[in-house]
Amino acid sequence: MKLPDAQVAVLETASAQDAQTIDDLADATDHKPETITGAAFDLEEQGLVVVESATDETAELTDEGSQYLDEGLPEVRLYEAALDAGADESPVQMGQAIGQSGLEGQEVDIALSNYARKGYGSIDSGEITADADADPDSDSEASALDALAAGDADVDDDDTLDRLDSRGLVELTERTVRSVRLTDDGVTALMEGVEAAESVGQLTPEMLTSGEWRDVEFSEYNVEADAAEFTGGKEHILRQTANRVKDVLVGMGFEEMQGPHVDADFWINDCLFMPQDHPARTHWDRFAMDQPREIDELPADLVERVEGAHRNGVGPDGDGYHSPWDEDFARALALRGHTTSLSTRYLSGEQIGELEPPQRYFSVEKVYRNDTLDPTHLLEFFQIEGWVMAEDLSVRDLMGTFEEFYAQFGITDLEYKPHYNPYTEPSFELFGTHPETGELIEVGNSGIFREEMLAPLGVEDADVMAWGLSLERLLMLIYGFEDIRDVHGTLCDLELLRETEVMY
Ligand SMILES: N[C@@H](Cc1ccccc1)C(=O)O
Repeated sequence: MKLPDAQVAVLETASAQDAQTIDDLADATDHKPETITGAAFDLEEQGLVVVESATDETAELTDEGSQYLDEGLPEVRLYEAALDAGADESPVQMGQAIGQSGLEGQEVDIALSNYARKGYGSIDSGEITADADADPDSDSEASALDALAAGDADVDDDDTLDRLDSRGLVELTERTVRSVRLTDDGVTALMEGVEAAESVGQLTPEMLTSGEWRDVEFSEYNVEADAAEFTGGKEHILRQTANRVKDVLVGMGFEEMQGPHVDADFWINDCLFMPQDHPARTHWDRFAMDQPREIDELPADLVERVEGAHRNGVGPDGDGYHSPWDEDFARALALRGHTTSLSTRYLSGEQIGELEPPQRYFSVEKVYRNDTLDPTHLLEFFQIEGWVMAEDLSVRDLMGTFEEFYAQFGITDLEYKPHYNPYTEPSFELFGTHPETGELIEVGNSGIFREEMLAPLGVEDADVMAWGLSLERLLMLIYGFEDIRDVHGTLCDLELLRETEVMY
């Protein structure tokens, strides 16, 4: 009988009496485990071997487990302290026993919640007793920790292991272990003689013309074979989604804006009709630049028009802020808190010259805010900025654009809330439903730019609707994770990043 090389090796090495694991066979034959697995399944299909699967559970101590290994389980420490305090004779004040045990913080709760369960004594109305017959040396959890630390990884006592697992003191991993045994047919085949046939993975034109295909053994695909896991580099899902957003917007007829991360407050705020005494413009919220402190160039006529709008408003009935406006303040440099600074640069004609309606522009770029870190806020995030300049735009155009955009990501349940921005009227916040928690989360802010902003920029005969959406929040709606810090930063969840499927 002719068989592929690896199958011959498995047949010759396997035995009819003792099952051998894939790893043993791999060692003995000098083949890779995945090759042996494939060969074993092929042989099983021919009835020459049986492949048995078993689950092997290994346990490893967590940091907390190792800590208790050194210091003793908190409940045992409490028991010993209680004994020392004489709690086996008569009840002792809790505070005294805890003080003596040296337990601190969470350890105290842990000790208390395990103390009575394990029969070390009782806790009642602030007093603790210790059962003189209890024996910490026969604490099965403590012994299991010792055994694991001593390298005895196969602990049989499942209940104890499960407890340690639920206490977070060990981490259990399950692995499928396959082993191979010869069948009677396998033994017969061996006795009749097997030899290695070169196995061929792919049929070539040469084989067809030469007729060689008649003599070769073709290897079969085995989609069940265990394969090595590769965790090679891959594009980060945030970057992937950013690119996907760009493709979608380009598909909707938008062009991409580019501009500086560090910009003058003029472009970031003043051009947006943000009064200079607006709370968001204080040093608490912005990351100001120390060096250089100011922008060199600002277009003088634009500065004059923007100052005019701030002081006097726009049009015959216009009314300004009547608050101070200072050019030095406008020149100060900071990390942009939104990419609407790019929109002001483009709308003013500063970036690529005067633009005639209709126009559509976007950017997917980083912005920086001095927020408090929490599950939905980081100090920097990606904003999906965009605007459309056309005649007679209405809120319906704005909503329609959002519906179309978000639908490309499977999000069809947007909700809107009226909002206030100094530069838009009307303004709306957008919300989507988190697929896991069902909570409404804010995904963006939008509106129609008001005259006080557009007139100084020189946009006179068209409307401009605009938005700033969060890329990270979009990611949360698409992938369902709950903490932004899982995705980037030092706490990121590598497993999530590795395993999240690419969606397109
Ligand atoms: N700049 C706003 C987003 C926005 C852009 C354009 C118009 C309206 C709102 C923000 O960062 O929240």
